[in-house]
Amino acid sequence: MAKTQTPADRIAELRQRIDDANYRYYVLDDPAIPDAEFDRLLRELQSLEAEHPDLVTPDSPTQRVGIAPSGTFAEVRHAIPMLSLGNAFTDEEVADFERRIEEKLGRRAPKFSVEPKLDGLAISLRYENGRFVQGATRGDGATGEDVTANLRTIKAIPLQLRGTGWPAVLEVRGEVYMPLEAFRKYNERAVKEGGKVLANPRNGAAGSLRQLDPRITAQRPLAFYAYAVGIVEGAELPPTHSQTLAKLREWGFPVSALNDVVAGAEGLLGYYSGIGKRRESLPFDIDGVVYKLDDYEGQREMGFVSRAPRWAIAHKFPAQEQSTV
Ligand SMILES: NC(=O)n1nc(-c2ccco2)nc1N
Repeated sequence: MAKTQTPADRIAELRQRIDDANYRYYVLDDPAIPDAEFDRLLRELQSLEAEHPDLVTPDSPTQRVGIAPSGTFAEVRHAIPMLSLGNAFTDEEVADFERRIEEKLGRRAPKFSVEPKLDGLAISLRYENGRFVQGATRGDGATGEDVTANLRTIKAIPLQLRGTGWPAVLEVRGEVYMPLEAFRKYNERAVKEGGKVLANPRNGAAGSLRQLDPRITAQRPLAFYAYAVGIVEGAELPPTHSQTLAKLREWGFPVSALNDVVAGAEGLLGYYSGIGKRRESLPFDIDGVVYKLDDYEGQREMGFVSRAPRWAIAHKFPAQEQSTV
């Protein structure tokens, strides 16, 4: 600690440097400092906070791993239901999807936000005044389980939003997943040390997130990508989904660099085949791609069929042989 710096100043500086390191590592995929330096900063912060417990706040990076388990998960109602997407399996079904939108909106070749379809666990994160306050699983789309304590342990999920202009209440939806390399390393160690071997990355993510004890979740290599918003109160979002995703990245959420914006059925199918060619080399499991009409006005006009939107579908790949142990 510099001579002139008070403990409070040093704590604030350490938090800023740790949050910046997390943002660069998980959001910009451009690490600034080596892991050893990151761990040193965190250790210094932990010992300073131990000396000054009155200076600890919930958004401190030291507060990610929670206390002992509660016993069960509380229920959380999703005020805006978490959608289930209709599926397309053939190019014709994609062409039909796109044509229905052209006809209903009276537009030629509308713009779509296109995204890889991560094969993990869908969750919803609630932020109030920029601070992470609650997180829940999708459940049946209307009601999920409160897994806030477990989500706090995932360093890719910001405890405090960055930047400016975020709404007073913001709900972000996305996928918790287990990167393939981290999955393999985890299992190698588990086999060596007699720990729990995970069957596949998807079950690994689901099982880790539904642990009653956050200290177990904290030991699992989980990651997160944001791909939608739910409740928004106190600020206007941009008029399109892709611009909203750019805002989420600014505010500290990882958003897939594989996302794109394309036009018409040709653009959709071009994206699908492009991702299909890269699928085997991606660092995470996907089971398709997702096409979303990009402008929110058009989404509102298209509406939903029961819980599935008319403005979005998943285009699935043939089943891939599962990553085995
Ligand atoms: N699983 C996945 O990667 N998803 N899921 C959606 C989705 C589901 C409902 C609305 O959007 N979007 C993406 N990229």
